[in-house]
Amino acid sequence: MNMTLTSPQRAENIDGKAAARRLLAEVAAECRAFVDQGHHPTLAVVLVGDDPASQVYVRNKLRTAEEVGIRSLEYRFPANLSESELLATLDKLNLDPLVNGILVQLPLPRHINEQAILRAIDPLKDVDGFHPENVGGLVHGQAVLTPCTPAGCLRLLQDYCGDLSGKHAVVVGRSNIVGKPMAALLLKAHCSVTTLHSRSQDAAALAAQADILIAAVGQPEMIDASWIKPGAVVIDVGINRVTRANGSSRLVGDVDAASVSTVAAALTPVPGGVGPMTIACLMQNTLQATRLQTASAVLSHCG
Ligand SMILES: Nc1nc(=O)c2c([nH]1)NC[C@@H]1CN(c3ccc(C(=O)N[C@@H](CCC(=O)O)C(=O)O)cc3)C=[N+]21
Ligand SMILES: [Mg+2]
Repeated sequence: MNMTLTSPQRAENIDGKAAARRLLAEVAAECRAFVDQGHHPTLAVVLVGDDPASQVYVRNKLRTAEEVGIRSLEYRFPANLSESELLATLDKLNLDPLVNGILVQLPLPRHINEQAILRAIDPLKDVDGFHPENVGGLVHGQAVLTPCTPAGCLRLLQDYCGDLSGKHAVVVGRSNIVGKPMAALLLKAHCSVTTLHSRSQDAAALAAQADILIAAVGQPEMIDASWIKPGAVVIDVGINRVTRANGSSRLVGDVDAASVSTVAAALTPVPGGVGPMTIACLMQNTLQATRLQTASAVLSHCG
């Protein structure tokens, strides 16, 4: 019996960096148009405390804003900032006509109520799309500001798969900032959607029926080939820093890439996949917020 040992199929790499560059080029062009009309899109980023990962992400956001021509304002506060002081800062930013987007980097120190802070941001300036009004609008299929990571994942899927109508997508993870809005966006793209609790008994068996799997569970390398239908497209939202035996640390996703890439048709790398798209979609949201505000300013001016 001749056993032709074919090398296991390698999943195609879905290049988030290249996709982000394409989106950022569109954003930069639109930003120039706003500046030519005399309005400089402006993003305010608020960071409370000194969480190292948050410092990296905020630095990426501010650097990318500068690259595309968005003016960024950075507000850094010590971890002992009171909730009322943070609310007072948000009131000022909400009322400032020169500020178009407001982002409060999560997580916040435990003594601050995150929901109260997110609800205090003007929904029209909520470039994270976390405000309940924007979440409700998303579920109702309205054109509202949408969370950056799910929006980035959807864009990667549409770039790779084209029309998603009728595809079966599984979302592993139910967080407010990824899992839940991801499911809403996939429904809006006419997918059949299964949202899985990662620890439910038959999670892997259910996941292995899907054409698309989104891993957003926050467990390093948990999703292996047993969760994947051969030929499925896998989007890895995970961003876990793990330490090697020799003490050095590396970034891994929620997907066991070595295992999954022998069965999946395509997979996003970590880093270099969803992360850059998250940042690019934040820039796109800042322009969308600018568009919404300049449009409503014109309407109110016309009376
Ligand atoms: N209000 C708020 N909005 C957020 O959107 C938000 C947040 N808080 N808190 C944390 C999560 C996480 N997040 C990432 C952003 C960029 C990368 C990113 O640039 N990742 C790079 C690697 C960066 C690195 O080297 O660590 C990559 O995957 O290629 C990752 C994760 C946004 N988040
Ligand atoms: Mg495993």
